Amino acid sequence: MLRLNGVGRRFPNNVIALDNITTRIEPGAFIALLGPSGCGKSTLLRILAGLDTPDTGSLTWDDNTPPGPGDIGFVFQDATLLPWANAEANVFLPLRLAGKSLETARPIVRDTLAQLGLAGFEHAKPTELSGGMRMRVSIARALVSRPKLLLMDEPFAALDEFTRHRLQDDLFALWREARTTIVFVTHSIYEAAYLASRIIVMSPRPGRIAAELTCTLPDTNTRRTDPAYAALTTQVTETLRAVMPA
Ligand SMILES: Nc1ncnc2c1ncn2[C@@H]1O[C@H](COP(=O)(O)OP(=O)(O)OP(=O)(O)O)[C@@H](O)[C@H]1O
Repeated sequence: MLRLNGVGRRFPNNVIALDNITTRIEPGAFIALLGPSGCGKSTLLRILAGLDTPDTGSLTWDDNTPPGPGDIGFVFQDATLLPWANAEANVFLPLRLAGKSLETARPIVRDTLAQLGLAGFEHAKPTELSGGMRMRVSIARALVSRPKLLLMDEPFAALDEFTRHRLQDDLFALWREARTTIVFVTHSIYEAAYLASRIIVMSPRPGRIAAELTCTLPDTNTRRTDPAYAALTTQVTETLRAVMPA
């Protein structure tokens, strides 16, 4: 889908957030970006989204076709829903901005809400939903335009452990079904190991790629209990320990 060729980003205050990032994002991959606070994960995500531009290096999209409107979905740690609008209206928003009427879009909006386990909650306002459900609405809003690339910036970090596991399971099931390409920023070794087909481990600032680990766990939601999962989390922990300053 995309190649990053020596991407670097230095902010006007001379902070070098990213240095010489070279990697690829293959279609259908689930890539976890893992690294310590401040290593440039969010900056990299913003560059992928076209919200920021590199100072050095470049991005090369397949067929030299950069993504158009609706080709990229973005989910933040905060669900960022419109507080006055119900779940259906929140999920409809990207299609409304693309000029669609609710009548035309309602089937896909409802279908996407149902995919996220929210059938029956179409008319609920954000204040009537739990944190996990608000995040489900946020993911539905990102997926409603059927993006080619889904960017997720620590989406589950603020959720309790039980809700987080449920959302990880459901996101993993969705990805296995649709194979939407996902780049997922996380601080959690366990989350990265459970979800990703490849983990990019970043070093502390200036953010560089310290290691890339390809995951070969079974393609089922029972992978948390697989011995290979335990081995992978150990490998990732050791890789992170090696790049962290003493
Ligand atoms: N607009 C900006 N201007 C100046 N410095 C910035 C700007 N945005 C980010 N930075 C700095 O760049 C570095 C990388 O920030 P970034 O948010 O990408 O890191 P991160 O790995 O996502 O961090 P965290 O895990 O804490 O969210 C940090 O030191 C941050 O303070």
